[in-house]
Amino acid sequence: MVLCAVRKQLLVSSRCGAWAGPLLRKSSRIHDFNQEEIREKLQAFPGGSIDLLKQESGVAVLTVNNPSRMNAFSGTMMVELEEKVSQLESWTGGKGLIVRGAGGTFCSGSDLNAVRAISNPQDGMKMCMFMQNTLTRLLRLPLISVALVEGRALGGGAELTTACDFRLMVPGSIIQFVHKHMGLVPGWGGAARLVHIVGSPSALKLLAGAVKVGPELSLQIGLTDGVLEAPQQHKGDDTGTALRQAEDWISRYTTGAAPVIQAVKKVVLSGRELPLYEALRTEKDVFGTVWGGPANLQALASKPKHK
Ligand SMILES: CC[C@@H](C(=O)O)C(=O)SCCNC(=O)CCNC(=O)[C@H](O)C(C)(C)COP(=O)(O)OP(=O)(O)OC[C@H]1O[C@@H](n2cnc3c(N)ncnc32)[C@H](O)[C@@H]1OP(=O)(O)O
Repeated sequence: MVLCAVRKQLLVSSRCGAWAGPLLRKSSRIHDFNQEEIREKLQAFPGGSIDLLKQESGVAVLTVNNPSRMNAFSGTMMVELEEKVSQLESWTGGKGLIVRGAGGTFCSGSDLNAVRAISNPQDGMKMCMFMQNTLTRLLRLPLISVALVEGRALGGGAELTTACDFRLMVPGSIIQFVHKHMGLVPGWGGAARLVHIVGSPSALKLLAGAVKVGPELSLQIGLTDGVLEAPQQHKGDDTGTALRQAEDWISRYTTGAAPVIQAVKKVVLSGRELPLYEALRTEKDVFGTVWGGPANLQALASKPKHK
């Protein structure tokens, strides 16, 4: 089904002769469901917020903000996340995204109060489809994304980390797919993405053992792309904070013109998600959007030497 949606989107893209936007638009979602009906249901569980800060640098910071509940996702936060992803999909100057939690911890999954209230299978499935679609769109943003894990990323919070291209952890932080302990499996797409990231044997161990993954193990199995230094607050500036360290880390990939960085993400995304034949067509289309573009002409005029 995912493939069908992607293929559909790509057909549109190649007909236009150019990349037509994110692979998965709202009109070609993975699941067909009444988004408005779910949105309304989720609005009944308020609390917290999802904050988006788009910066001049082209790197946005998305903060899961519900610290009194260890940044658990209330219903309104699920709705806000979808809205913020929509805003990022149309951010032409965007290059990167850092996803983090407020108050020194990442996210403890769904708000258990909401989960208890919608524990019937029908509502659970609807919430699952809503979050799967949102997180799929998050991963498919034409931005280079990184989850900054401080404190704990549990359950749905662990799943959220897999919806980013990269993960960074601070010392002492934990990623844990606690689903088995809750009598569940991931439903926000976290299992499928985890297999892509660490391979099926490691994914099986992490899910079946509900393993607490610290930075060292995480690096070993390829779940994490970097371990930051223990955050320190220096006198009068924020250079030692985890967020600043994450901004430094991501800058090596986001330096350059936005259309070029976005094009890089698009070709990698199509290579990851599409059969080779279709990925090659997409690569050609994306190439066409940057060939002869301002960054390309400027580079040619400067007679570069890549020493
Ligand atoms: C599994 C699938 C999935 C889904 O598909 O929906 C989910 O995500 S279900 C949720 C999975 N997450 C959990 O089960 C987390 C349970 N909580 C904990 O394990 C601990 O609270 C903690 C996160 C390890 C933090 O422990 P600690 O540092 O000791 O703090 P407290 O326990 O005192 O927590 C502070 C405060 O936060 C509330 N809290 C934490 N997580 C949640 C949550 N997911 N939903 C609602 N509330 C949460 C906790 O109850 C405390 O509140 P007060 O008791 O009112 O102070």
